[in-house]
Amino acid sequence: MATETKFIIKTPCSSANIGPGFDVIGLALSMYLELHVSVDRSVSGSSLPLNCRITYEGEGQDSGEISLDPEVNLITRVALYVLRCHGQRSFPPETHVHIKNPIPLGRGLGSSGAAVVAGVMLGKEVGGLHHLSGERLFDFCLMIERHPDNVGAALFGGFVGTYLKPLTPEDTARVEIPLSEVLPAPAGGIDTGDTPPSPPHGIGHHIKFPWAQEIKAVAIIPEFEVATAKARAVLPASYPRPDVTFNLQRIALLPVALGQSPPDPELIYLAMQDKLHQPYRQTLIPGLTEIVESMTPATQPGLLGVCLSGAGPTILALATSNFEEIAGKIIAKFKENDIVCNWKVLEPAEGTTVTRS
Ligand SMILES: Nc1ncnc2c1ncn2[C@@H]1O[C@H](COP(=O)(O)OP(=O)(O)O)[C@@H](O)[C@H]1O
Ligand SMILES: N[C@@H](CCOP(=O)(O)O)C(=O)O
Repeated sequence: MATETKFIIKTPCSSANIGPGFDVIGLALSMYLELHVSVDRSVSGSSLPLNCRITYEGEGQDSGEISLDPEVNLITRVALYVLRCHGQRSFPPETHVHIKNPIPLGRGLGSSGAAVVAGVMLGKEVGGLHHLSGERLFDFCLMIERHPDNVGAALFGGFVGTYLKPLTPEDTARVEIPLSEVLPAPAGGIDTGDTPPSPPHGIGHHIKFPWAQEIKAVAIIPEFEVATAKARAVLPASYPRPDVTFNLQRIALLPVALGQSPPDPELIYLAMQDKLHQPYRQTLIPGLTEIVESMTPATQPGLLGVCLSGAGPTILALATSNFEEIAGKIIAKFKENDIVCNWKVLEPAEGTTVTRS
């Protein structure tokens, strides 16, 4: 019997909100986090911490932002959470996880959502937890990243609407458990033996929307990071009723507008307007309001609409043609604020896959 197993987990990046769908809508896009995993069960008495060795290539490789300690790295910490909820204290001996990550960190393209989804899938695969359904994996993801839009898109793929089920007061309390108890802080290699809180069943749900195949996503990615936590901290605790109504009116249009072929630029532009998060995030992203207000289908052929991608600072322009020209105009506007950008044309992507070799 073969003692070494190898597999690859592939998880897409994602753009959340798409304008008015704050914490609701997510779009999986064609840039992928990959975990190349091997488990060699012939090794007995592994000296590796938690039986796991991590190697990393990609974004943040030289900055040291991504830890190679399995107790600290977000992906392996999440996998350990899944394993420990199922009575397994560590990885099987000997596990090697090679992470290939082209998703820029802290830019609003769901790098942490992809890491959480890939980590949950890693826990399932190395733990032999084949009974865990996609919906159950979503529960585990939501115990860690609590807004469902990025993880829903990264797990299930495509253009999705996500929503949370009303829970019993007891289950609500479990979902609100501080993250430090779900993912305990590294204990310096000491296993406390505690079993973390398992997620309640059926926390989150998703629905797939159609996407017109002519529509591509141009991501304009500034060379600075905005941590999602920081971009959530600038949002108000309550909103004026007209602003809420404004977003509700647009969210009712958005999935229909983006599914129609041929796309209607005027309708999509209107449907992508937001008053609940973008205006507040302008304080962290110089030029944001000007970019969103100045780029319209009337003045820019091929453009359908512009929004902040997730919590930013990336700008997402949906378009059918003239991608380079559209990106160039947005890059020029950022440049007025001394901000340098990269850009990419992305397409809707399928969700997380596991391929065995
Ligand atoms: N592939 C990865 N491996 C480990 N940690 C990651 C990975 N991708 C993202 N992270 C963690 O997530 C953080 C970025 O998360 P966040 O602020 O939510 O931004 P984003 O918009 O990119 O999701 C990174 O600083 C890092 O700590
Ligand atoms: N709905 C969330 C989405 C955050 O996405 P990210 O890619 O920036 O992590 C929000 O707007 O805060």
